[in-house]
Amino acid sequence: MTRFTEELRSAADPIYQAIFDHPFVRGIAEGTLRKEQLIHYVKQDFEYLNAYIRIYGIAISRCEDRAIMALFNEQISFILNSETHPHQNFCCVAGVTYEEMQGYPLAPSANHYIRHMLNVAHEGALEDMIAALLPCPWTYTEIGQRLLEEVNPDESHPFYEWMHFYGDREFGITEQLRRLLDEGADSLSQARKDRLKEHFLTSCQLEYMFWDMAFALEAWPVDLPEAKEVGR
Ligand SMILES: Cc1ncc(CN)c(N)n1
Repeated sequence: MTRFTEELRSAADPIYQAIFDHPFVRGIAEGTLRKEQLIHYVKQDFEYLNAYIRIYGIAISRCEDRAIMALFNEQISFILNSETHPHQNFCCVAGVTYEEMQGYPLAPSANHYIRHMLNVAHEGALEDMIAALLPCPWTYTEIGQRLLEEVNPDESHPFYEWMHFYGDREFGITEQLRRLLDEGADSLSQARKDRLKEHFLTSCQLEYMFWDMAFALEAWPVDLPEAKEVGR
C-alpha cells in the first residue's frame, strides 16, 4: 500500500522540481550568489527558524507521548545548536558576522510562511502541524543530496559546508515525521487527509517562495526606515 506521505510527495513533485531549478538553488551549486542575496536569506531564515522552534513548542504542548515530545525537543536543539552552521557558511562568503544578521523584520514571503504554520497550529491537530512542518526538512535534504551528487564539491567550493550540512543528513528527521504522519493519517477520513495534503502543499509552495524572496531581495512595497529591528 502506498504510504500517505508518498502520495503527498508525488502531488508536490512539480514544486520540488521548480525548487531544484530555482536560481537561488542553482546559485548555491554554481557558487554565484551575490552578497546581498546571501544576507537577505540569512536575515529571513534566522527569523523563520525562530518561528519554527516556537511551532515545535506548540506541537510539544499537544503531545501525549513522551517519545514524540523527545523527538520535537531534539529538533529544537538541532536548530539552536547545529543549524547555525549553514547560516555561518553564507555569512562567511558574504563577509558579514552572524550577529549582524539577527533581529530584522520579516519580508512578505517569510511572513506568509510563518503565518501559515501558526494558523495550522492554531486551527489544527498535531497531524495538521506535522503536515505543515514536514516540507522544511524534506525539501532541504533532497536539495542537499542532489547538489552533492551534481557538484561533488571540494573544500574550495564556497558552499561546500552548506551542501554537506543538508546533503549528509540522510532522511532522519524527515523519515521520523513521515512515520508519525503516516500513522496519524491511517485512521482519518478522506476529507481530513485532503486537509493535511493542503497544508503540506502550501508549505511546499512557500518553500519555493522563500527561495524566490531571497533571490529577488523581496521587501514590502513601502519602505519604513525606522522598522529595522523586530519588535524588541
Ligand atoms: C525556509 C527554510 N526551510 C527549510 C529549512 C531547513 N531546515 C530552512 N532552514 N529554512
